Amino acid sequence: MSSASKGKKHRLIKSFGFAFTGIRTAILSERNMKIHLCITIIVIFASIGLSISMIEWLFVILAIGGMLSLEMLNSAIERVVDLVTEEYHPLAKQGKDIAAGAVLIYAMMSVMIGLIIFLPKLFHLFF
Ligand SMILES: Nc1ncnc2c1ncn2[C@@H]1O[C@H](COP(=O)(O)OP(=O)(O)OP(=O)(O)O)[C@@H](O)[C@H]1O
Repeated sequence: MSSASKGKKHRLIKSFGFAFTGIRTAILSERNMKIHLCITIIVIFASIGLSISMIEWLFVILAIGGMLSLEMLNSAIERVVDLVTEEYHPLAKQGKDIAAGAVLIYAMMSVMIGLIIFLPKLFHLFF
């Protein structure tokens, strides 16, 4: 292997390392991430327990993955805004509020997906 491609591989491994550090930091420092992870575990167990279909799994995976990723992006935006200014600034407020709004939209979509998939199954189970 040439030293150029060795260097590229090393950089790639380092980037993965940074990404995993980011995930770890978000989980350890963000309360919302801990809540999302708890919900994720419950949803995965419910999905297995209720034997959801392949297509339903795809939607569940999209909802979970999208939610966790978006929550992390929101946290990243909050940190960058705090880095730029600790003073009150209307643009800082807009930046944080818009990012929070994006999370809220995806969370509502995820809840809708969850209701569509799980409600009929739970109804069948109990009635
Ligand atoms: N520098 C600032 N200038 C103006 N408004 C700000 C600023 N920092 C925060 N805010 C406002 O205060 C709200 C709360 O900010 P904060 O940084 O505590 O985020 P949060 O939404 O509470 O985050 P968390 O997810 O950590 O609970 C923001 O959504 C924004 O409306």
